[in-house]
Order: sequence, then C-alpha cells, then structure tokens
Amino acid sequence: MRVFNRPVAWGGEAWLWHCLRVRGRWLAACLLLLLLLQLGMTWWHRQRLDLEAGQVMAEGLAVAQQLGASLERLAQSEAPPCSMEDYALMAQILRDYQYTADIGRTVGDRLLCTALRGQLAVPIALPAPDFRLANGFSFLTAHRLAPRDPIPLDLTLYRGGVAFTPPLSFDSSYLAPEHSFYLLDGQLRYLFRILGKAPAEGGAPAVNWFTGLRRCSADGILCVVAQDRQPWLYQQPYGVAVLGLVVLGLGWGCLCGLPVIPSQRRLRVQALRRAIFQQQIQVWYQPQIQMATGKVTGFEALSRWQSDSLGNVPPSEFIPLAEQAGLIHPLTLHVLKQAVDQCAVLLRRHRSLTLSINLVLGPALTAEFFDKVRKRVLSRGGRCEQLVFEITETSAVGFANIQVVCDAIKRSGFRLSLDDFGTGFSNLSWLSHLHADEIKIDKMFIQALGEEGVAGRTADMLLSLTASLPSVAIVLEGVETQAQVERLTARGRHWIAQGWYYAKAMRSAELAGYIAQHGVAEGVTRASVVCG
Ligand SMILES: Nc1nc2c(ncn2[C@@H]2O[C@@H]3COP(=O)(O)O[C@H]4[C@@H](O)[C@H](n5cnc6c(=O)[nH]c(N)nc65)O[C@@H]4COP(=O)(O)O[C@H]3[C@H]2O)c(=O)[nH]1
Repeated sequence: MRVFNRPVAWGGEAWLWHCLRVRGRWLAACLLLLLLLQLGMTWWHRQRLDLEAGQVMAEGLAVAQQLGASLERLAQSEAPPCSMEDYALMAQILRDYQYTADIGRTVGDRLLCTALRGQLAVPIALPAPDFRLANGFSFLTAHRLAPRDPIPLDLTLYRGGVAFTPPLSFDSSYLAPEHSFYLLDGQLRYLFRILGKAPAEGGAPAVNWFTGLRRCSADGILCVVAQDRQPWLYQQPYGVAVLGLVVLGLGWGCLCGLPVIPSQRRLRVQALRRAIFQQQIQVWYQPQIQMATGKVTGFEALSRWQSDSLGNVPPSEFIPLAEQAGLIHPLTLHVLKQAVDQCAVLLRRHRSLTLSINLVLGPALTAEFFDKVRKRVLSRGGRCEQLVFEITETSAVGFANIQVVCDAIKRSGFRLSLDDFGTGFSNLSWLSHLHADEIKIDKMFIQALGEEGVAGRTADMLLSLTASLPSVAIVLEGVETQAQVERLTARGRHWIAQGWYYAKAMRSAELAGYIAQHGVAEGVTRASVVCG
C-alpha cells in the first residue's frame, strides 16, 4: 500500500474554467493596459507630428503672405503694364520678397512681360488656372512657360499680375507620397503642403489616422499633411491586432501558470491515463519460491508500461505519477482484472498458489470494492485465500484508515501482506493489530545481509524476529545471488524468496511454463478462509 495522494482533477476543461473565473480580471487588466499603452503611444506620436506640421504651416503661410503682398503691391501700381516704371517696381518686388522667383504682367489670359524675361516677343497664353479662391487669387501648378524651360514653376495670378515661385511652393499634392518627403529630426516624413486648396475642395491626400494628421490654416488656404513614412507597428491597425494577441497570449499563459505549453509531467500524465484506459499496461508476474524446495508458492503481479512515446517506463516512475494524478485506483482495477483473468487457470489447477497484488491505500478501497473483487475471483474459479493484497508501510497515513482497509481485506477472505517491511513508519504492533498473513522483508535488508553496519544488523534482527511469527509467511525480496541463498537457508527457516536469483518478472504465458518446470510447493498456504 502506498501513500494515497489527493487526486488532481485538472483536465483541459477545468483549466479553461479556472482561467476564466479566477484569471478573468487579470486578462481584462492586460487588455486595458494594452489599450492605454496604445492610446499613450498614439498621443505622443501625434504630438510630434503636430509640431512638425505647425513648422511647415508657418513656412507655407510666409510664402502665401509674401506672394499675396507682392501681387497686391503690383496691383496697386498706377504705372502702365510693362512700362519702365512697371519694370522698376517688379525688380523692387523681386528684391523684397525672397520666395518670388519672377513677377510679370498679364492681360486676360496672356502673359506680356516679366521682370526677368522682359517684354515677350509673343505674349504667352496661359492655361486655365488649376483653382481659384474667392479673394481673386488663382493658381497654376507646375507650369512650363516655354517648352525649353528647365523646371516647371508655380504661378499665382491676381488682378493683372503674376508671381512665379519654385515648384511645390504651394502645392505638392500632385506628387506621389513616396517622392514627397522631408527629412526632419533625422526621421523621414511625408509632409504635404497644400496652399490655396481648402480641404473641402478636395485634393488633399487621405490620411491614415494612426500614422499621420492634416492641419489647415484658419482661412483654409493652407493645409499641411504630416505622415510617417515608416510607421511603427503600433501605428497600424493590423499591428495593433498582432500586439493585442501577443499581450493576450502572454497574459493568459503567464497568469494561468503557463499550462498552455504542456509540461513534461502533464504529457506523461496524459500518456499514462491513455495507457491505463486503453489497457496498454501489461501485468507481469514474478514467482515466489519456497527456498527449501525451490518450488513455486505464488507470484506477484507487477505492472509494466511500454509506452509508444516514452519508451519503457519503470514502475518506480509511473506508480508515483499515477498516485499524484489520481489514477492509481483505475490502475489497480486494471491490474486486478488482468491478473485474475490471466491467472485463473493456474489458480484453479494449483490451489496452493497465490497471486499477490499491490495496493495503494485510498478511499476507493471499500468493503464493496473487495466484495466485487471477491465475486470476480470466484466467478473465475479461484479462491479468495489465493489472492494476497500487499500494502506498504512507507507512509504515516493514519493507522485507523489502514486498519479499515485491512479489515475489509480480511473480512472478504483475502490474504494480507505487509510489503517492504522494515522500511516504513510502522512498528511491530502493526503485526498484531492488522493480522497480516505475510511479511515481505525489503530487498534493501536482504542485500545488506552479512554486512557490518546498521542495515546488516537490522537485516539480522528482522530475520530473527520472523522466527517468533510462525503463523506468518515470510517473503524475502531481492534475493539475487547464490551466496545470499546459502546464507539464508543456513539459518534454517523455510522462507519464501522472491528475487532475480530465481526468476525475474515474466509474462503470464511464460509463468505457466516456469511453474510446470519447477513445480508447486504444497501446503504452504495457511488459513483457509471460506469466501464464497
Ligand atoms: N534489485 C532487485 N529487484 C528485484 C529483485 N526481485 C524483484 N525485484 C523488484 O522488486 C520489486 C518488487 O515489487 P514491490 O516491492 O511490490 O515494489 C513494486 C511495487 O511497489 C510497485 N508496483 C509495481 N507494479 C505495481 C502495480 O501494479 N500496482 C501498484 N500499486 N504498485 C506496483 O512498484 C515497485 C517496483 O516494481 P518493480 O520495478 O517491478 O520491482 C519489483 C521487482 O522487479 C531482485 O532480486 N533484485
């Protein structure tokens, strides 16, 4: 009997509900944090863009003001167009206003002269303006006056005067965004300046709210669009979605103890559960031998797990795992059924043979449980006294609990064996209180036999003690060598040995052959309890 650990009901569904119920507010907090972070970053980003848009707006307004003032001055002149006086004024204006590249006179849609070109031999017909403002100003963007002009100029027309400015002075919206950028603060930005086009009139490029902004002057004459050329992840809607998922995943995973990534242990428990319920756990049998005669008295059922994914897992690993994961009772049931069924013929044929089963103490080991086992044994033609339940004293579980289970075992007519005797917390009073039919001396003592030191002396003491228990069968575990056998038989007690010297655990098919070869010890079984 091993320690019965509290079963851990921790399936996928339970975990999900646990996370939702217990961790729901943490997840909400994560999302809120993400939202605040996003809002904060966007606010900070727009503040910077706003500042830059303000600078460009100031420049644009300066251009607009100078253009307006220069053309206003020309319009107020009384000098006849293209007269000497007029040229003098135009030259003065060119000097006064840095943004004005040239200035000229028009009549109707024809350009007659400019300050730099002088009187044109043939007046140039100007195309219709691109746009007009209510205040009488109209604009022509990127216009070449003559086919051989090196660059197109922007033209502003006002009451018989025309001012020439370099291209993009008041409208760069006709350029593709990737061609229109400024280098500000070492960062590449799109900056559009639209002079003379109120946003309502169209023409302003569409702005992604996350990556850019548009500012227009109060009179709507100048608009500036500032936009990041290489937006950050957090500025893009899909980026926000990705960030959201990452934060959600991390929050969920961390706060729920990362069960998303199944631990090695979880994987092992899952594999073990499958193995038990799909009956992949095999039961092997290790013979128990009457040392005096070398004949078989019985055999112990031992679980073997050859897992597809984990390979051969020894019982020392999967039995404790089954206990911790609450799977030990299903495992016991499986072993019991398989063993009783596989050994039915042997047990029927040899009434003195016993079948030993390991038990782990737990609440499922009730009188009803043993009653069901009893019925199964009887239905297969066996006898209750042929079944030995081994309990281990390795834990300080309440003695009262142990006694209840032991009483149920005895009342059902089965035999009771104290396994690994000497290693646990029990004291000798257990022997009298539990009415054990058998004691199994742990292999630790057998292997220490003859040694100097505590283990050797304890082994000696335990073996001497057995002499005072004539009605209890003594099974010596872990007998491995000829020397051990000789030493033990020399002590003159008819012990039963279970060890590799005689045989290792084997399949049921091999067991029949082994028994046939070595014979069955008669009359070893003690009290014959009638159970059915
Ligand atoms: N070094 C050495 N070892 C020997 C020798 N002779 C036998 N053994 C090993 O000693 C163990 C005896 O079983 P146990 O004391 O009940 O100890 C068992 C038992 O407590 C537990 N166990 C095994 N199968 C089951 C099971 O189906 N149910 C439960 N509850 N426990 C089981 O796992 C323990 C270990 O089982 P196994 O690995 O099969 O190890 C077995 C057996 O293979 C020997 O000469 N030398």
